[in-house]
Amino acid sequence: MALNATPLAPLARLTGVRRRRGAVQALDGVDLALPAGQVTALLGVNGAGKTTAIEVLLGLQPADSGEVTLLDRPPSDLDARRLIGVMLQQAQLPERLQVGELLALTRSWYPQPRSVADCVALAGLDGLLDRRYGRLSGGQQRRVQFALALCGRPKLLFLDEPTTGLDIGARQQVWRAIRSLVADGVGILLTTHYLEEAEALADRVVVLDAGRVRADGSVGDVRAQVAQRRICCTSVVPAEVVASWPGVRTAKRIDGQLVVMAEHAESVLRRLLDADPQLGDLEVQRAGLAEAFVAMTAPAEPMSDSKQEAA
Ligand SMILES: Nc1ncnc2c1ncn2[C@@H]1O[C@H](COP(=O)(O)OP(=O)(O)OP(=O)(O)O)[C@@H](O)[C@H]1O
Repeated sequence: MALNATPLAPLARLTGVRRRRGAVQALDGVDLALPAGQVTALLGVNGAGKTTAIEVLLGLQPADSGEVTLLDRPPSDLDARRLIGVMLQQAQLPERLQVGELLALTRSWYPQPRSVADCVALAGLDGLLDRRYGRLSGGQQRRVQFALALCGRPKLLFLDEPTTGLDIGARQQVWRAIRSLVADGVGILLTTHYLEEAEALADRVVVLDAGRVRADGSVGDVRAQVAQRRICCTSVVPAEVVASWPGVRTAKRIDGQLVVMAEHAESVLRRLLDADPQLGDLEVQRAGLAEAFVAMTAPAEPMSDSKQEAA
């Protein structure tokens, strides 16, 4: 069968995958499908299992149980590997080679590589081709690694924290490149600790927590799973008082404003208005992806005495 013969079939898939690392169940029955033409953001706190999931998909470590397919093949299959691009968190590249030499070498492994000019434009490598890799800054090295990941014209691209350490301009360059690759039908698995990056780029968000999938859906779906609202206002009511009210997750004073994260915005608002008729500059917003993520992955807090009394 031709590789990835069915256009709608996922490019890669984990089904019920379990993987133990030492004493830790790093993946505990994970299902994950990566479609073409979409960015799937894999999110999770440190140690949640993201890198393990990527390494199992890439055949760099085996699954203890469950099924793994990469372009309809086992991940060790060479033909499948030629159709993917990978940018891991750590890359060991020969420091003495010039960027142009590294690019030429990597392009030579692929049957239909992207042109050098396209790689330079997509990864923002202008003026770097003659420089030795080992003499580049960390951010410049990261951009070279990005160029190497996409130079083989991959159908599926694995980007493990690609923008960590990049300045704002370089990060926006990578975002533009990701959008253009996806518009051409490339499937991308992205891990990031920048939630605004997932919010800006991801068609789908998968939240891993202690080796299990905690949420899987669009950014909107994931935000909606957490019924939190963000209330901002100017008020004389002390933040510590509001923090003890039922339904309130956090209350802080930020730049003179009272900022409250609450599950029952209406009751908290009523109480706020009763306590402070002069309250002003009121804004109520749905929680962002960052707040939803924190709510999903934070360890359960013991209830404070004031909350126990109020409950
Ligand atoms: N070689 C190893 N030996 C023992 N435990 C390991 C090993 N590699 C990973 N682990 C454990 O497996 C779990 C998942 O690790 P993993 O690197 O997949 O997390 P992650 O979500 O990628 O984290 P980060 O955001 O820090 O990169 C962690 O608890 C980690 O300590």
